Amino acid sequence: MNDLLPTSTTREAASLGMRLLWRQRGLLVATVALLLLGTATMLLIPPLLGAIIDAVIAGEPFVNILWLGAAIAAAGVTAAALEGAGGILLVRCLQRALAALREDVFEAALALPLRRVEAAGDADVISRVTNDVESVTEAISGVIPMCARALFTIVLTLIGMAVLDPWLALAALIAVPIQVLTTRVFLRRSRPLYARLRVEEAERGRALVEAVAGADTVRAYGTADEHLDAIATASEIAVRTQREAGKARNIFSAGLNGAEFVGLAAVLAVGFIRVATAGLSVGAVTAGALYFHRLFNPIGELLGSMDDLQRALSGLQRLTGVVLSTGAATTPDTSTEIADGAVDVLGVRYRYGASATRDALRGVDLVIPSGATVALIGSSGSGKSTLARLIAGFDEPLAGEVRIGGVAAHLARSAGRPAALLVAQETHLFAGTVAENARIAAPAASDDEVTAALSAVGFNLAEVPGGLNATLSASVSHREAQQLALARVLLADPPVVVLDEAGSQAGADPTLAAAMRRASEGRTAIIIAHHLDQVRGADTIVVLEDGRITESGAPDELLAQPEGAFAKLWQLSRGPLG
Ligand SMILES: Nc1ncnc2c1ncn2[C@@H]1O[C@H](COP(=O)(O)OP(=O)(O)OP(=O)(O)O)[C@@H](O)[C@H]1O
Repeated sequence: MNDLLPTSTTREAASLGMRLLWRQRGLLVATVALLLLGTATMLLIPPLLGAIIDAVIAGEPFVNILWLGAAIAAAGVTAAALEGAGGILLVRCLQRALAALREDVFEAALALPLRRVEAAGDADVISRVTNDVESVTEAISGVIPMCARALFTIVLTLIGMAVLDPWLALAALIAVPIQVLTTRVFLRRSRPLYARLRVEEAERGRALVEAVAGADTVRAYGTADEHLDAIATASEIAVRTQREAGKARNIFSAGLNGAEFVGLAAVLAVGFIRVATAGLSVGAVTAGALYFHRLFNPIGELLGSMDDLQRALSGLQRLTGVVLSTGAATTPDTSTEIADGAVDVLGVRYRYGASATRDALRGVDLVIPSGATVALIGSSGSGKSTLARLIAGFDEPLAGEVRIGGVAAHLARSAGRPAALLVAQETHLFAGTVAENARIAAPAASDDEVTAALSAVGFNLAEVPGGLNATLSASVSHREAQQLALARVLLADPPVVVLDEAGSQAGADPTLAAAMRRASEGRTAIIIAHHLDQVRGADTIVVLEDGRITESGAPDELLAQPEGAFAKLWQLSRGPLG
């Protein structure tokens, strides 16, 4: 089981929602005013209908009835126009809040420390920024406007009934305890059900993503059945919870129907008594009954949408969880411009996720002067990539510090961009053209600058049909991908570059070896070397073993110590190092 990202409390989620709405308070006030006016105008209709009934009973002239009819039509048209305008403003207001929410969540998801993402699993993060954003979006654009209208209608209708005859309003209130009880029972049952459902759906997603991502391994080891079983079990658990939630919804609807029946019966019975004993007109009682009838829909809609609101709330809680885990919503931007590319690694300890049993780095100290080239060597699993990722600012160490130009590596900036760029063995290329992929590093770079950077790393544009505007295909070679990554370094021009296995083929590929040297020129370079050819030009060689530095110094110094690890390697072979 992974360490899923946290889910916030209802209060934290509500406060995030309020903060988003507060940003458009002006629009919100205008919206509420229009909706209230519209609802109030619509409520003129039942008393006007009652007045027609009384006029007919009293035998008033036909023209009076016509006037009342015209007033009803005018009230209907005005109310529809006001409510329509209010509805449009409300959707605009909510859409803006939603856009801000989406931005906050995506920003927070991208800012999550890598360790946290790895511990939670990709599927958890993906399900939050897709499913949860979706469910909150649905609620915000559909349910909330409906709820707002329903709420206004209920409150104003009850006021209207009380003005007509307080006893009628009191009779209507008999439905309230039944509705409150039904809703409370439903909320108590459904809230944990929906929260559980989200977690179970994330688990199902994780099982699926794991099987698909590892399809080759699954096929090679014939473990498809085990994976299918795991997915089936996760699905079954989620479906069982969905069924439980459906049952809770049905009981809820039955309770609401019962409340409506009891309420209408009470209004009619009290109306009958009031006409007989208190001289209330038949028209007034009709208006009262129509008011109550008007409550059916909004109350049903409001309580019925509790279901969607619940789902949206648990989605919002999971989204707030993402925002709170990075602190993106509250922490001010503390990134700092640096003066030089000196790298200081001081007493660094690092571990992958809470479930890891040992540290990947166990107290590493390394001082690299600005502009120097350091080659990291060591056997597989010794911690080279981990150290490289910390220097590139992907994550913070568990203990100790990694500084660039005196600033914590994850906050260090040069010309507004991260101070250190990492070129990993696998380069991620986005769907798009050669130029678009190169410009990720420097969006404002001209075609000439992009062409110059590509040619400096040996990327031969002349051989690519379409040149800069050629669309990258899935079959782009490893060498071309590496060259694009190195060209990005030249375009971004960071003071520090970390080449993690970027040249694993460089020993056999002089073009890539030259491209790596070109990308390291004029900046501090940390190179994870897999071939002795790559360490020859380094100022310092650092040997890592089991998460610690066991040896470091200039190549000649280390070669002068025949018992040292580096000297032995040098004597033994000039083949792969680790
Ligand atoms: N994503 C991860 N999750 C958990 N443990 C990890 C992860 N990445 C690396 N490790 C562990 O951290 C330790 C250091 O790994 P690291 O990749 O830094 O070593 P390396 O020297 O770069 O190895 P290689 O040359 O094989 O890439 C190893 O024990 C490895 O198993």
